[in-house]
Amino acid sequence: MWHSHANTSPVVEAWTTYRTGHAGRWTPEALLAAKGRDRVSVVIPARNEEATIGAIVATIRRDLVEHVPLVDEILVVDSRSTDATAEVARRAGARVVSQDRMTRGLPRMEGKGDALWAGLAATTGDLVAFVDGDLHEFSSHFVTGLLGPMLTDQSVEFVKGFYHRPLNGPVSVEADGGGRVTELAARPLINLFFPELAGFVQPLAGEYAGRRRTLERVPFVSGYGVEIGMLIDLVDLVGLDALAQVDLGERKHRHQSSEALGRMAAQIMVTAWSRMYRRGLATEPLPPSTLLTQFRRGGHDALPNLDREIAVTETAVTERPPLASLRSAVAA
Ligand SMILES: O=c1ccn([C@@H]2O[C@H](COP(=O)(O)OP(=O)(O)O)[C@@H](O)[C@H]2O)c(=O)[nH]1
Ligand SMILES: O=C(O)[C@@H](COP(=O)(O)O)O[C@H]1O[C@H](CO)[C@@H](O)[C@H](O)[C@H]1O
Repeated sequence: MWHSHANTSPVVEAWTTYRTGHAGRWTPEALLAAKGRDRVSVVIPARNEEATIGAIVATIRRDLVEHVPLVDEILVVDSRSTDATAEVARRAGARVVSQDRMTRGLPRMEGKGDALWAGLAATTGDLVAFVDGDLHEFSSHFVTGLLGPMLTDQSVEFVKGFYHRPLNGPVSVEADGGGRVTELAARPLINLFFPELAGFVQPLAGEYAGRRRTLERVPFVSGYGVEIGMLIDLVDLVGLDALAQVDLGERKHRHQSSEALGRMAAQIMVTAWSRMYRRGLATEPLPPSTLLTQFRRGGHDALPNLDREIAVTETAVTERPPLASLRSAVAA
């Protein structure tokens, strides 16, 4: 049953109409003309992505460095990979830095958010596009679509991609089954507690781009809290009208298990809680617990009455401070 549009906030409806574009609207040549003196960096966080990272880097290099020099640097952040990710990425033409080398001397942090922060620190582009490294059938319109709104409209500070997300099961593909954490956790959380962001079709999408001057003014939440944390921090910093989204068509990527997505959802909820505290909607900075207990069928440590193994995970998140604050501290 479709609910009437009446229950969509007029602000969100206007924003969704006015600040939503389509990747096909901008050709690499048109963006090169619009680019002027701006430099463009692409950052790809990659943990054990040897199977997909090469094609993604090669496609960006072929279309957007060699054919049309729109992208000035392609950086892959090796996020503690134990496979040949770094070598495959280098061979495909990317610069590769290790997350841990970029953050040496700082407290150790975990996960994707830390890798992205390291990538921002290791690049110099005025515009920075982030693309996940586990994408299948990657096309360079993912990058031109993210850059289009900012290269043609100075009032846009940040662009989030959205797409249809098929879920590739073992025997069949569910056309819109992907984005499970988005549909079951992030979207309800956003609509109930951060409703001004309800117009984002894919709030957790790993493909997004921003102006460095803005990206360096927000913290990067560690782990999988980085995307929801960034959206909330950006709307507070620059306002909804400076944010945009762009239709990238369809996205296929490697799917994690439900158990792994449960841990991801918990990190997203802890991040949302911390932003609710900052907005005065929660009385404590941390929820009552940040431990997640999950039950795993069988296992060598199965408990007698449960016939299941108990897996307990710490889902608290930390965050890297805005890069600009570190720079000013170092400069002082
Ligand atoms: O500690 C981490 C976890 C993930 N990733 C990368 O972040 C992207 C998205 O992560 P993942 O695929 O695990 O999330 P999903 O797409 O399944 O939600 C991928 O390129 C991962 O290699 C990373 O660099 N470091
Ligand atoms: O959207 C989601 O539900 C999750 C899982 O996607 P799938 O159910 O495996 O398609 O993936 C997103 O969340 C991650 C955490 O924020 C991001 O890093 C991923 O890029 C994004 O795809």
